Amino acid sequence: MAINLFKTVPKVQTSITSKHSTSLFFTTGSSFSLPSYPPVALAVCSMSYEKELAAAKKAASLASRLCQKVQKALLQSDVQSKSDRSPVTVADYGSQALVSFVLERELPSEPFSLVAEEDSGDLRKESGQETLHRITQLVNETLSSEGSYGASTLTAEDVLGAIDNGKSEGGPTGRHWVLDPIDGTKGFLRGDQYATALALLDDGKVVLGVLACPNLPLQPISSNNQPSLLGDVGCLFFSTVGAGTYMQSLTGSALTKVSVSAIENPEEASFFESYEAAHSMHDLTSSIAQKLGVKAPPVRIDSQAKYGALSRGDGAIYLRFPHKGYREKIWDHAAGCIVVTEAGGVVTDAAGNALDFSRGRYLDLYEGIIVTNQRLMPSLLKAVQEALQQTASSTL
Ligand SMILES: Nc1ncnc2c1ncn2[C@@H]1O[C@H](COP(=O)(O)O)[C@@H](OP(=O)(O)O)[C@H]1O
Ligand SMILES: [Mg+2]
Ligand SMILES: [Mg+2]
Ligand SMILES: [Mg+2]
Repeated sequence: MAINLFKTVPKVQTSITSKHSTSLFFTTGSSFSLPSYPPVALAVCSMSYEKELAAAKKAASLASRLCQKVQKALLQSDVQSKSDRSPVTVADYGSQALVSFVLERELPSEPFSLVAEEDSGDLRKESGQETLHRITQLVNETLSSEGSYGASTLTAEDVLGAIDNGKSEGGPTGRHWVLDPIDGTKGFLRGDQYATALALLDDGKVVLGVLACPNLPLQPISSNNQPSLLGDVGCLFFSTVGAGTYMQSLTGSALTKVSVSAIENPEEASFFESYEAAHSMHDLTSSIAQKLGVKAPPVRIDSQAKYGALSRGDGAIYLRFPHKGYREKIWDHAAGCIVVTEAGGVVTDAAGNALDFSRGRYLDLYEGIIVTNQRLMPSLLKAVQEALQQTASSTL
């Protein structure tokens, strides 16, 4: 039996297409301690990306504030269906517009290139005008609640422009921001996990990542947890290359350096995977886990919150095996990848190759994505290859 993690907000209706989503609350105040992780006084940032990290944290935090507001009051009219039939909400669009606006404002001396999931096509149509109006309102309300942009009021045209900044193709040279304004839109609509995921590529390598996970408990999650005992939610993970991974609450308190699980015995390990069987083959991952000797049931949650949870040692493995024909996008993994690797983990495809974020908007990889610590990776790779061979021979 799989563990399907806890509702953190009331269920919302999803039967009719509509829009809206996420945000982190990043206010100051409430203090609490996190005894499960070693506290540190200050995050050590790679000097060269300090400004970019501050801007990214601010952008993701504001985006999360918008998303939280929307998730709490989700209306049916707030969700639309994209041409690939995946859902998109006013919060996906609003989050993308906000992050784009904040990064440009905070880093005025840098060339701005953004590779992001959403585009403004549907919002420019007659049928999108009401939604566009709602997004513009949400973005302006969120900016004014933050207070540092004075009387900045964006027009609907500004919002469209900010969203369309995300059309960059990325690639192997120069700096490119990579954004998933709401990763796990289906989880967002269900009232479950979602994340705002922002990364920076520098000459094709991920050098910075921020993951805002408004519904992720601050306490560790695992197959054994009782959701009712998990307490406060809202985590912000961030990493810069060579400087480790840190987590703080979305209220800005309790900064801690995190590291992946040190488990070496697969019998003690638990693994994460997508809640949605359409996004990853649960039967294949179950066969991999069995071959490896994992005893615990899978922990199924949406979004890159899985990478965040893994980076602080909740569970030891993340397995993702999309169905044939699906191509992964860079914004679904860039931030999560650096958050886990800077916490001491390893992220590869099913052949053990590192993920290559330098080839544009898509990730080309072999079969699937596997994530674990350095000790477990060799036996995990062996189990993955055995399970894949078995599947291939059974379909001959
Ligand atoms: N058929 C498919 N196979 C694999 N991933 C898919 C998919 N359809 C959508 N996705 C991706 O899975 C992401 C969510 O991952 P997870 O299952 O870990 O929550 C989605 O991100 P968005 O919600 O940003 O669109 C989307 O990019
Ligand atoms: Mg999507
Ligand atoms: Mg996504
Ligand atoms: Mg998304």
